[in-house]
Amino acid sequence: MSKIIVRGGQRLTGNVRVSGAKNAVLPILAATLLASEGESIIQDVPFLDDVITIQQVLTALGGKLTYDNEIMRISAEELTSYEAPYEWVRKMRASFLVMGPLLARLGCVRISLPGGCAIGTRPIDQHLKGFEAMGAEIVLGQGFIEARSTGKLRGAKIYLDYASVGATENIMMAASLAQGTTTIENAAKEPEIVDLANYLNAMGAKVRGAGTGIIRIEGVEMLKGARHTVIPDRVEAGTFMIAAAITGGDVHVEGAICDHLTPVISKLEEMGVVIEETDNGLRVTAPKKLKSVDVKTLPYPGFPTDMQSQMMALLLVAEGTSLVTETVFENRFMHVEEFQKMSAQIKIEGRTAIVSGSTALTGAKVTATDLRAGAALLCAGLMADGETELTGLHHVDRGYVDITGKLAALGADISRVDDTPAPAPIYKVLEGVAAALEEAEPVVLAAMSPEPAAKREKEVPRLKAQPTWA
Ligand SMILES: CC(=O)N[C@H]1[C@@H](OP(=O)(O)OP(=O)(O)OC[C@H]2O[C@@H](n3ccc(=O)[nH]c3=O)[C@H](O)[C@@H]2O)O[C@H](CO)[C@@H](O)[C@@H]1O
Ligand SMILES: C=C(OP(=O)(O)O)C(=O)O
Repeated sequence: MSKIIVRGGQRLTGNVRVSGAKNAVLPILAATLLASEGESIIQDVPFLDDVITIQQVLTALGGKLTYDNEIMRISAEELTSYEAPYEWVRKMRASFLVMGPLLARLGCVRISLPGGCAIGTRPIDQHLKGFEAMGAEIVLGQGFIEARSTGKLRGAKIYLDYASVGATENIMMAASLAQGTTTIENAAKEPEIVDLANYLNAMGAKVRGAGTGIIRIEGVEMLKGARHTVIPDRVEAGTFMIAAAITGGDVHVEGAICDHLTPVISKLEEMGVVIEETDNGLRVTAPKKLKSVDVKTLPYPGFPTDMQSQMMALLLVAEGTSLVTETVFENRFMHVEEFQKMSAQIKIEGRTAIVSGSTALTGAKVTATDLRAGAALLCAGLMADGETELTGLHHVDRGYVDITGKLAALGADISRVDDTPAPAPIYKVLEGVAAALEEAEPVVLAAMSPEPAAKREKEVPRLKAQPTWA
């Protein structure tokens, strides 16, 4: 089993470079499917397992890709399938973001239900509500969703019951090729939404208001590939800020954008951490003693749920008791049990964790229960007495580029032991699967349909380019 071993007690100092944002690059790569002409060149694409997964999805749909030196070139001129394969959608929830682009571009899509994951049930009702309002017919069955539209999608006024990041993105992408104007009310305001809107606009879309609660998208006839640089990952930046603070360190987080990190900066400052904006990032210096604070996760610009567990690690060593309330996901306290193995005293009452501070953390064998939990346990390990052994690295590899190497470069006593060799061989496996997919049988949309196959098949809009197997 692969593991990361960290021995606590080293003060972190130096410079760490933040990679491109996972949560920005995934929707942007999905959006490349909207371009019926030209190549997209996406820069600062982080080398993450999630990126490899979406790369496989795009390839299975007929996209032509190269990925080298953090630059991905994608041509989606000739799509060959309207089915997002189960093995990839199951692996990563964000694969579901290809639904909007495929529906808008091809008029039909078949995609497996992304399903719940450990942090919550994560329904997709708001995505589907948006597509239906735009005229799509949606059929659910046997773990799959099929959607189709007769002719183009139509612009609509869509009020989201919750400011869902994914639903806002999926609807924004679909609306870019719809007929007429779409208004998304109670839209998510995350920086990743703005980054996606910027890429769509570079492709020729007309998206206005991204970053506010009301987004207007005037549909256009067609979109072309475009060049775009992904924003730096605010969650990775925040994680290194916590790692610096927990060790009383002095770290420059290169690439971090202060505006994107306002709630994290504010809370750290309340605790006594000093944060200074620099020309190309921010500098974190921390005193030995920190004060407790209460934290409540909320949609942006509230405190991000993706920083909740890392913040909890820091609160464990602050003086006093802190309340951490999770309002975004209903099951995002699984790391509490792991922290308890490291001598933490935390009590959960409903959606609030009561965190006792001034903990003398002790090293232990712990498991990453989700991506951010893994990072949080590493942060705790940096301050723990003795050795902490973290497993469950498949979660961490989804969203952090070489976290072990980056922490080691800052002075942490940390190393990774891989059971199965890391990146290059994984590529080989994926290449094999991609080759197998190319050989795969064509999708029979009619199989899902309650109507006679012949009638249904006639209604399925034809792909612009015929599948290679046709
Ligand atoms: C790839 C990506 O960008 N992932 C991020 C995205 O996930 P994701 O886009 O899945 O998160 P959402 O904003 O959609 O989910 C937030 C809440 O809304 C609920 N909901 C969502 C959609 C829906 O149709 N119905 C519904 O009830 C979810 O169950 C959850 O409780 O935003 C989350 C919230 O900031 C982050 O934690 C994830 O890191
Ligand atoms: C929950 C997260 O990601 P995802 O939505 O991809 O599961 C995350 O990045 O912390």
